[in-house]
Amino acid sequence: MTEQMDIVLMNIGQLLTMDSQGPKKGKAMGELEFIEGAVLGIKDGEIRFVGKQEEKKDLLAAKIIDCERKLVTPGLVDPHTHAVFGGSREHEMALKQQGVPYLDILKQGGGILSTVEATRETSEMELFEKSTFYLDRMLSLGTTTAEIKSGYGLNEDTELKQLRVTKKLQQKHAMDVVSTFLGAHAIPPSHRDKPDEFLQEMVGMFQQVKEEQLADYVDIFTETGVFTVEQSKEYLSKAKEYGFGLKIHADEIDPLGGTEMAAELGAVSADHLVGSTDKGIKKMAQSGTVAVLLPGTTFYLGKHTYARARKMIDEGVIVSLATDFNPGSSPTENLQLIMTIAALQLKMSPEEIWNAVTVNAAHAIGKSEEAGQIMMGRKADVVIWDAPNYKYIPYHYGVNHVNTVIKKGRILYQRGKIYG
Ligand SMILES: N=CN[C@@H](CCC(=O)O)C(=O)O
Ligand SMILES: [Zn+2]
Repeated sequence: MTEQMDIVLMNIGQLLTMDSQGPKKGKAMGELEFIEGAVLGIKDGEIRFVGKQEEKKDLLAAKIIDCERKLVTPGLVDPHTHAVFGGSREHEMALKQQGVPYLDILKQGGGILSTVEATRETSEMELFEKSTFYLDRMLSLGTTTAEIKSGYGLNEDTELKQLRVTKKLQQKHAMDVVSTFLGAHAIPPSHRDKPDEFLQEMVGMFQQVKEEQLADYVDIFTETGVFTVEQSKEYLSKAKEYGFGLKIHADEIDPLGGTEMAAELGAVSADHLVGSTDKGIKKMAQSGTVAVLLPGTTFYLGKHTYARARKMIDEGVIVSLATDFNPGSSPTENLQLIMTIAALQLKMSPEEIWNAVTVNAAHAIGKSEEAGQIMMGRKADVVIWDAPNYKYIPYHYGVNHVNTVIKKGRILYQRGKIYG
């Protein structure tokens, strides 16, 4: 019997389905589910057929795309970004070149704090337009779901402004967006000697953030000169009481014990983890807290010690990857580039990398049921790549390999033509 679809992708070289029950860990992270010579049927924004070419010769569609044996995958999931911010920080490049450490720039009122100033001065409308531009770019690079954190307000007005921009993006942008409240991102100059008072103010926002459904997660930057493990524990415990999921910027620069804390609190994810101890890694494996690794940040901060992804995978931690897109420590929307850095610096295999940017990344932001897999009945978030196989993406670096992005069954991006 013939079946009518809206779009059929035929002649797919490799179709990564990422079929799995739950996130991947341990040995399973090195295994990838894919179909060679596949066909994919999309109707009403959903995946309606996944299978071998020869199984289904009778699919009819308004649009048939010949994939010419290219790679087709689920849309990428970016589980850690700071994509709503004012200004930019290109002036910090010279400081970086002089070797001024990231935390010193922050201590001198620069870094995060200079973006806070710019974000406070930028209107909600302007922030929305700026972030729309960044999300459009992410989409063109193959990302169809992303998390966005606040944290460049550090006062009630601007934190709410950022969160409202994110909510508007959730409503208006084609991309699926998950919102995280990161009011505890730095200590503002107004509270330099009163960090506890500042945290109390941020706790004071929990009720409103919850009621207006402005965020699903609460995050904190646990770091030397920012918030201690004790302060973070107290803050996150309160967030938990309000029903927020927990995320933590943990052990990015100094190994303070944020990894252990994340596991103990049952955080959904702990992010960065460059300085995680053996004990912390073991605890993460036991708790099921996802490690969101951000190797683009380590690269961009000019550091040579990266998160111990191999150890984490061997110990059974659920490992995922993100851009950490932000104006200071990782100004890139490009997850493809992160995949290359993960291969070269984290020594992750291509299979592990693909699991990390799809199924595991979706799990890190509570989207396991919706994103990161190509399965019957799922939303049709699909990328056609100008690549012969999945190993090619981390290998050929620094360019955009995306040919076509389909989001919820709609073609939203196609590689542009050059008229010569
Ligand atoms: N480390 C803390 N926060 C961000 C950086 C923010 C910034 O530098 O503006 C991060 O995840 O890397
Ligand atoms: Zn971050």
